[in-house]
Amino acid sequence: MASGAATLSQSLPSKGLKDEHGNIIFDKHVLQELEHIPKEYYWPTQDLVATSQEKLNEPLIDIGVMLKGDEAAIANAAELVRNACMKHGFFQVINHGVDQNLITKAYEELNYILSLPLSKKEAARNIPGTLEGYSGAHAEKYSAKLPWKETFTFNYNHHEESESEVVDYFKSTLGEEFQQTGWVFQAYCKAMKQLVFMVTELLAISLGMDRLQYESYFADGQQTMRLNSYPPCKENNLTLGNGPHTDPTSLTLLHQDHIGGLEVFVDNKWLSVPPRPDAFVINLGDTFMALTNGIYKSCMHRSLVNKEKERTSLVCFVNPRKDNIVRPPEALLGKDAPRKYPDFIWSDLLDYTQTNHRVDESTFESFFKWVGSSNPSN
Ligand SMILES: C=C1C[C@]23C[C@H]1CC[C@H]2[C@]1(C)CCC[C@@](C)(C(=O)O)[C@H]1[C@@H]3C(=O)O
Ligand SMILES: O=C(O)CCC(=O)C(=O)O
Ligand SMILES: [Fe+2]
Repeated sequence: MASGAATLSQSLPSKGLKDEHGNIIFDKHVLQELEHIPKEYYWPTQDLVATSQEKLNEPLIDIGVMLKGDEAAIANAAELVRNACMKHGFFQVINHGVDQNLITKAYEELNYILSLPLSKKEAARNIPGTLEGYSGAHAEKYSAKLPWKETFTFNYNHHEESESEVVDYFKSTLGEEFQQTGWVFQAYCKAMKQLVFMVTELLAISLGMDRLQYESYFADGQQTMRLNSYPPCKENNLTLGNGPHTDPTSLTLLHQDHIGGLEVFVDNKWLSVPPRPDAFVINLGDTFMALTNGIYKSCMHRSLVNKEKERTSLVCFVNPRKDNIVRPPEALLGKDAPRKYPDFIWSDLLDYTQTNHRVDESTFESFFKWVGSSNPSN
């Protein structure tokens, strides 16, 4: 019998890959040593289309101009944002005001949480139908095209009372000893909220609207904060950290580490987004596209997996209040601009992604077909 952990795990198909009930488990210490990965992690050829070797030419916006009252600089930034959002819904912001030490601490806590023993992480396992908690490759809800990642997800409400919401979540799901971790992410989410208001103000200006239009829309909204870890994979050409998709949410504020792997689909090509430690990626989601009556695009993106190195990212998904209606402001409508999407309630789309349709590159389209079919009167 050949020796070696990797060979041994392959010869005992379930060792370290499935639990005693035959359920798939994402044990990165086993998976990252495998010469050949389980078929459940394979993605279709069309999703694995080779990268173009080109970089996305997205604008790098000095969002700090929003605090200086320099209207000429704001107008210039708004024009850059408008052009990018009309084309692919993706830009990056610098001078964002988020303390770099806080970002560093957030990565330290991400690595601490996602390096815990599997049994500890499983204690906070995600309940299918919800977003919160720990997930290894979403094996709790999918059985094929499993993303090569593990995640830890929690919520942060924008209303003022949520001063310890994140801390309470970490203590209740992982234990009292995770209070410090909770405070780091409580502070991080608070910092994200300030960035959200700067970005939404610039987006409103870029659309020629009242500059507080979207800020008030998200003022009582909610963030879904996700910690992503993408372990290395020896067959990284067969799997993906995230398959091609648009986020069904409104805005995504993402910080990626130095490894790289995020790609955006533009002009029929996958273009890479080289990491910038001093910047936050901002990508629009389906809901924000609807809020602009389709003027701005929801960003199609995917995440490649590295052959040798683990990659991590801190992702903040911004949403309106769950019962809020998604309807573009009147200022964007007119006889020359008929409604592109019917009104919907944000939680209806969210629930659709968690119960009826796995998020992919056509979530929004299938959502409206589903709404239409389930409400023939429409
Ligand atoms: C509303 C959401 C669904 C997902 C988390 C948030 C916003 C992004 C979505 C997701 C990350 C897009 C890629 C596929 C997905 C299934 C995942 O890999 O996590 C999506 C999330 C989800 O449906 O759980
Ligand atoms: O981490 C990344 O590369 C992107 C993450 C992402 O697209 C998501 O979680 O929706
Ligand atoms: Fe995404």
